[in-house]
Amino acid sequence: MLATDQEAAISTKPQPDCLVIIPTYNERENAAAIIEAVLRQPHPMDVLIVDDGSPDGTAAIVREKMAVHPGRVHIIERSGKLGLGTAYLTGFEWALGHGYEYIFEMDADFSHNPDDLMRLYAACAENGADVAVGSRYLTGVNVVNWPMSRVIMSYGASKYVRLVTGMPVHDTTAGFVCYRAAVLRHMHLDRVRFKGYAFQIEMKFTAYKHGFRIQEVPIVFVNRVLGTSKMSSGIFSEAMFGVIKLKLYSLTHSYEPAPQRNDNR
Ligand SMILES: Nc1nc2c(ncn2[C@@H]2O[C@H](COP(=O)(O)OP(=O)(O)O[C@H]3O[C@H](CO)[C@@H](O)[C@H](O)[C@@H]3O)[C@@H](O)[C@H]2O)c(=O)[nH]1
Repeated sequence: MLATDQEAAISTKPQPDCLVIIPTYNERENAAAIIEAVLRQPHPMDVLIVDDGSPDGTAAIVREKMAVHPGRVHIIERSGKLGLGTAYLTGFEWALGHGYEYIFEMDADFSHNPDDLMRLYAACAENGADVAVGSRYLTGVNVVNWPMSRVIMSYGASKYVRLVTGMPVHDTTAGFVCYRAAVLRHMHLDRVRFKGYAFQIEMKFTAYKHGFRIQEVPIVFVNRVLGTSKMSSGIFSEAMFGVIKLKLYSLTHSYEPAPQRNDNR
């Protein structure tokens, strides 16, 4: 096939309705494999990597995959480590601008099994959820290979957030999520204030306060095998104090109700 024929074939193929956003910071060991794993899903899904100038050359690996899968893999390169939350916000804006209907968050390191993407998709596309959360704590504690201290911290944090906010979600800090585009369009993303894992809490709490339907899908979270976690004590304390700020804010502000859906799902 000539290059021009190839380009024509690509441009006439309909764009998938799903986009998986993967933030990366020093994920060279995982980047190529996680992209391939998303593209292998039975329902077509595109990938957007938001890389924060990873010194380990993650972006170069992503660009190789972009050449192999033209039009299916995208990258936004930022100049430095600006945090998980702003990486997703940048990705959400891009996704909305490009017309995707189902927009996913997923880690790069295989802690989230890419084969579970289809279960999150089904929760939104078939079972009526506006937000589907891959949940470690819906049925007990489904975390493999984390040190006990990290399990206790994460589980305790989720319980604490639930208690303070009253939000009926078991895994409030989960980073494996599918949003319908309508949720992100409705949520005033310019007002999201947290950068680290508190961002995950803020997104779920705000969606809940707007009245969107949040459904948890049980998953097993497996600690990464390659690369290192970027969790820090600063990120942890932002989450702990941030929850109180979120709750206080919610007591003095109103949340515009989610628009009615008329698709009967
Ligand atoms: N672009 C960008 N990506 C980042 C940054 N910090 C982390 N990431 C990327 O965000 C993903 C998650 O980061 P990890 O450092 O692997 O997270 P974790 O410690 O395993 O945390 C897990 O638990 C958290 C709390 O429960 C979850 O909120 C989080 O999503 C994740 O599942 C990875 O793909 C990582 O490369 C950043 O500043 N910028």
